[in-house]
Amino acid sequence: MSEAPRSRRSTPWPPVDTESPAPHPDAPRPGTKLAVHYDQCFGCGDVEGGLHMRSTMGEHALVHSQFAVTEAHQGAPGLAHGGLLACAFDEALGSAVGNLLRRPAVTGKLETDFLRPVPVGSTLFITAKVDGVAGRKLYASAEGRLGAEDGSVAVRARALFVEVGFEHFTTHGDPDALTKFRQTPDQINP
Ligand SMILES: CCCCC/C=C\C/C=C\C/C=C\C/C=C\CCCC(=O)SCCNC(=O)CCNC(=O)[C@H](O)C(C)(C)COP(=O)(O)OP(=O)(O)OC[C@H]1O[C@@H](n2cnc3c(N)ncnc32)[C@H](O)[C@@H]1OP(=O)(O)O
Repeated sequence: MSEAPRSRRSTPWPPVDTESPAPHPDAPRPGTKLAVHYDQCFGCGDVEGGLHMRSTMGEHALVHSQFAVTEAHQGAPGLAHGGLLACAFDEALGSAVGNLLRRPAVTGKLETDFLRPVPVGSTLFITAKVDGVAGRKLYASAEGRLGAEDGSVAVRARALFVEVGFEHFTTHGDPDALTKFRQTPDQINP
């Protein structure tokens, strides 16, 4: 297979002027295995058919996540579903934003470039970083490599997260959201 294009993007990133993301003083140290943020999360929780992703804080404010693609994640025969790949990147990007900045945020916009097929049985090694901050707008990007940290780039993604108050989750989701976040072992306390 020929090399995937380095980039298919034409718009600048971040799309607005931003400040450099200053990691929170309590951001996990490099090498820390990151906590599940909610045990019913489809991305990282212990959910049947979920993605069961695990993430680790790396050097240089990078967050490393792995997504092991199983038969439960197929779109075409033998290949990962693109929507689930997008989900994996939402999780990896959200983990970078949440853990580095420790600011509660939701995904406002998520873009994905699918550059190579991702087969069942493969593991996608995703590296995510926060690119810039503009008030409540938090910009992050990631790339996913096949089979190893230095494998071929199969997927790239970038996202805008918007900072919200914790009442976002209780008002729009579950009134007991804060209790449920806290009940998740090791999660960062809201
Ligand atoms: C889940 C996290 C729990 C928190 C725990 C905290 C720490 C835990 C640590 C780690 C966490 C680890 C992992 C997390 C992993 C995964 C996370 C999954 C995340 C999700 O799965 S999350 C679900 C999907 N997500 C939604 O369910 C959002 C629905 N949505 C809304 O709730 C509103 O839409 C909202 C709040 C986004 C904005 O609403 P709003 O009224 O507050 O603010 P407003 O509209 O003014 O936007 C403010 C500025 O963002 C610009 N802006 C907004 N959207 C834009 C877009 N699409 N494109 C371009 N710009 C956009 C505006 O243009 C404006 O820009 P400006 O200020 O310059 O005018």
